[in-house]
Amino acid sequence: MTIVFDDHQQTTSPTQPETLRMTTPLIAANAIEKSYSKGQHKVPVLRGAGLSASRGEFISVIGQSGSGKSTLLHVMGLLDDPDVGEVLLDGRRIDNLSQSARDQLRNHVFGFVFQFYHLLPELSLLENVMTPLMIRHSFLGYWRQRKQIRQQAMDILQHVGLEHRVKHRPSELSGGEMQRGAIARALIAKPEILLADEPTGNLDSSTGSEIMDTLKKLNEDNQLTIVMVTHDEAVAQQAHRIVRLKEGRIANVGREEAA
Ligand SMILES: Nc1ncnc2c1ncn2[C@@H]1O[C@H](COP(=O)(O)OP(=O)(O)OP(=O)(O)O)[C@@H](O)[C@H]1O
Repeated sequence: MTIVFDDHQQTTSPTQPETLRMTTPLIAANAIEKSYSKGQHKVPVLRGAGLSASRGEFISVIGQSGSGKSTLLHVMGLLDDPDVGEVLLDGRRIDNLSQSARDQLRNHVFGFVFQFYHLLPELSLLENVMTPLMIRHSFLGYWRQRKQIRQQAMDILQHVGLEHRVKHRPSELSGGEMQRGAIARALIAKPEILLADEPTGNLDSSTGSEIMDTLKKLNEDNQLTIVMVTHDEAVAQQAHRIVRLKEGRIANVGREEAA
């Protein structure tokens, strides 16, 4: 088995903040292999891919359709199990923990943003953003803390520039507003790592730029670690570092190589 480590000393770019260089990765997926069954055949999707991010780093993962980008992101966020390989959080292995421990990590450490927002249509934007904490607390716990949770949701919505839309339902929002709402919902549980799967994939380029501005602001202001999958070179270029995936393997890493 070839272990493909994503070596920070070799892959840092001039645009990467000095503080990020040569630090232990906050999150790392090492030597990941993953296959899916197709009838009687096993189709390999990831063939020893490795990916890591330091605290406060913003990395993008780019590659052709079917190269395994989403699968790698899902493995990293404990949404999917690798067949082979390991996922480390702050240097400690997390993919082999119990189901409940992984559920806890998934809910507390990771925030997820997807291409198609997945906001609940019958709830207002504010209620959508409050939902993760409503689910996390018991009914009584939520009832006791509802004012605090509401204020937290309002603060985050203000941070992503949606304070004027809090009472709107998703159908009354633009695509960019829905995605910023989905980002706010991912952030209310105060994740350390935001995993974004094609966050601009459903948006026109100018709205996509707004979403990238929002993500970059969160990364810069809050030191939020972001791993973003995209198929768009221009979007990928805005991260500190680009990881290129080809047929389930890391093809190359580094900002300059995607130009
Ligand atoms: N749950 C699944 N069951 C079976 N096959 C799957 C599953 N998830 C992904 N695949 C297959 O694995 C391959 C890689 O999928 P993945 O979504 O990771 O690629 P991707 O690079 O993100 O592609 P895209 O850019 O099109 O989203 C694809 O051929 C896909 O059909």
